[in-house]
Amino acid sequence: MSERPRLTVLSGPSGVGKSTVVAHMRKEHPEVWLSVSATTRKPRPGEQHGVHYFFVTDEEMDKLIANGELLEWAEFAGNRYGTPRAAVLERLENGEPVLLEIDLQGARQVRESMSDAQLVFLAPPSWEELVRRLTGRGTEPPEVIERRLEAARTELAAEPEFDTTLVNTSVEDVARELLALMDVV
Ligand SMILES: Nc1nc2c(ncn2[C@@H]2O[C@H](COP(=O)(O)OP(=O)(O)O)[C@@H](O)[C@H]2O)c(=O)[nH]1
Ligand SMILES: Nc1ncnc2c1ncn2[C@@H]1O[C@H](COP(=O)(O)OP(=O)(O)O)[C@@H](O)[C@H]1O
Repeated sequence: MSERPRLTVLSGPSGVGKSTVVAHMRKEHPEVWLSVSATTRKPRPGEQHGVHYFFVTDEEMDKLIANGELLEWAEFAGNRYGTPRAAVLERLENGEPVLLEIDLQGARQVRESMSDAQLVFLAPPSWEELVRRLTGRGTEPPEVIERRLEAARTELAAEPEFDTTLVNTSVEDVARELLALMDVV
């Protein structure tokens, strides 16, 4: 491991497999610290407060933003999401490998505020496969899927802004590549 791990940002369109890859990676390497974001989105079945997200009200999100408590934040498909700043900085100070799973707008903000962060883009093998995964997950109604696919077109076009692209064909392969990029293995 290098002496000071860099902050790593993983972005990519909704449904590409970010959560799946990260969960796979952390099963074997729990030392990779994943930031838990605050969101105004409602929990999906099985999602736990403080584990998957901190589920907050609009008013609570307003306060987090006003008090400067977020490292970055963005509105995505009708909900707001943000990264609590203090926990990230603390983990980096401790020398732990830190991962953020955030959208394109958030990745751009991190690039501005933390110039040594590495930005990783997770791409689908094809547009058709992305649609299949997002639809197949079965967690969103059709109009929300539409909105996310619209955002996906913008996100895919921004791929050249990232330091590295990983194509999510095999979860195992991508997890291994991400660990290597983070100097964990
Ligand atoms: N900017 C920003 N984006 C976030 C944050 N947390 C999650 N996101 C992104 O918000 C988008 C929607 O997340 P979510 O509703 O969980 O849907 P999913 O990624 O399709 O499972 C995804 O692109 C996430 O990476 C955050 O703290 N900041
Ligand atoms: N490499 C892969 N091959 C096939 N299906 C995958 C792959 N990675 C993820 N998936 C599936 O795609 C869907 C979306 O994955 P998810 O991790 O929820 O995406 P994201 O977090 O990027 O929104 C899930 O049903 C997941 O099981």
